Amino acid sequence: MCADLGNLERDIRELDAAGVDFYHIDVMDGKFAPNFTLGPDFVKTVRRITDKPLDIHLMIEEPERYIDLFAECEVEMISIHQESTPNLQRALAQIQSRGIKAGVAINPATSLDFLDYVYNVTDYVVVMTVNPGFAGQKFLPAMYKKIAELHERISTYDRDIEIQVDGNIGAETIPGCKENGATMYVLGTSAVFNSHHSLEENVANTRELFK
Ligand SMILES: O=C(CO)[C@@H](O)[C@H](O)COP(=O)(O)O
Repeated sequence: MCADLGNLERDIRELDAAGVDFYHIDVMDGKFAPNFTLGPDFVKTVRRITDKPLDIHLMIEEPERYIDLFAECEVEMISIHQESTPNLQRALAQIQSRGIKAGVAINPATSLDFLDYVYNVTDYVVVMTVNPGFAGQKFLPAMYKKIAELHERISTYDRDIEIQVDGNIGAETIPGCKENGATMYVLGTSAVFNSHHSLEENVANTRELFK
């Protein structure tokens, strides 16, 4: 959502060359999240441009109705919000049944306890470190403790579950997220999409934080 949508192919080609690991695509319906963003046709456009893994973040109500629609876009990852469906276990299993990694996203106010019975159908947990909806928000410091607690809880499982952090992830917040166990970082305006440096320079500078 933070790319220059009027120069999408240019941005993607520059990010590919800069060596990003995946593209996180924010889908919002104006109901679950107070904003509207990108849909399947946008995802197909990105798919046509890059071979990098596509990570679709469904910030929408009733996501189970749309999993197959996005699965048809040849994506590698789909996350849905715990808060968005009463059928979370079935929806995550539906994603995995398509051969796609299933992510469960939780808003800042949501307790980790809601995940207790779905780790067996979860490949990654998206810890929202801001409230869904808009770029440019401030990281909620209480999320560091949530990341650490999640890391401790999933470490008891006999399968790999990634911890993805999403929201104001940049030089000021990456060290704390890394220290507490995050393994995937969604980079928006805080780290990559800003006018201070080129996309390539911003990616390179962010990589330095992980060395
Ligand atoms: O989806 C969201 C917010 O809804 C996040 O992807 C980020 O908030 C965008 O990046 P930043 O501007 O926060 O760095």
